[in-house]
Amino acid sequence: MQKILVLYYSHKGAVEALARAVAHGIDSVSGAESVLRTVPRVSAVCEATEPAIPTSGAPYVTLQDLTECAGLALGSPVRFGNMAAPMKYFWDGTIATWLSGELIGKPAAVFTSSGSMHGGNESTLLSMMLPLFHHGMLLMGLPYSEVALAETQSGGTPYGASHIAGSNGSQPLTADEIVLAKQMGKRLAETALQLFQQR
Ligand SMILES: Cc1cc2nc3c(=O)[nH]c(=O)nc-3n(C[C@H](O)[C@H](O)[C@H](O)COP(=O)(O)O)c2cc1C
Repeated sequence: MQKILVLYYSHKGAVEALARAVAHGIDSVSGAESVLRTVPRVSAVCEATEPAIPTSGAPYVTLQDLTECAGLALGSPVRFGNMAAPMKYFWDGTIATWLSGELIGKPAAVFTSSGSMHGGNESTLLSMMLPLFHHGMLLMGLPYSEVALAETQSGGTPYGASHIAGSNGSQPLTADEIVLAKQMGKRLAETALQLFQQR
């Protein structure tokens, strides 16, 4: 069974909902299993710490999770058109993984949620790709053969799955957003299995 890491940060739950849809798509592929992980919040107050194990939701990611995965789906909310600081902070601490080249040649895909339609979905998706390129990962998007990509009235982009949560962040995922997130997970898992067999 090949593990596909679904690593996300979510403060209000929108990105977590998207992560679960991506995981659904991964788990629909025989031979692949999703592994959901998150990152702790960061604080400007150095003394403030989170418990080692989160009180709810997915466990915190470790560098071992990166070593063990055959592919990666990475999700973050839009924060001023960019990925959220806790996710950036995590990647800034992956120098040992980079030095050992453990992610080279593994496939990856990205997903996000924003408050507004044109509030930075695509720039955030692109920002999340940058550290993954440095790690040598093979970035995958969503092709327009996915009909929901042309029909969606909310989230979903060729750069990765996305969601528009609305100004108060409470809009549920639309049917098209769910389809695209699941398909992204499925395509990622299928590609990871094919690449793994060729090694
Ligand atoms: C500090 C901060 C910055 C944000 N920046 C943007 C932004 O640039 N564009 C946007 O559309 N939404 C922005 N939002 C809204 C969130 O991206 C949106 O509510 C998202 O769905 C939250 O995901 P979550 O529910 O997983 O935490 C921002 C929210 C916060 C708290």
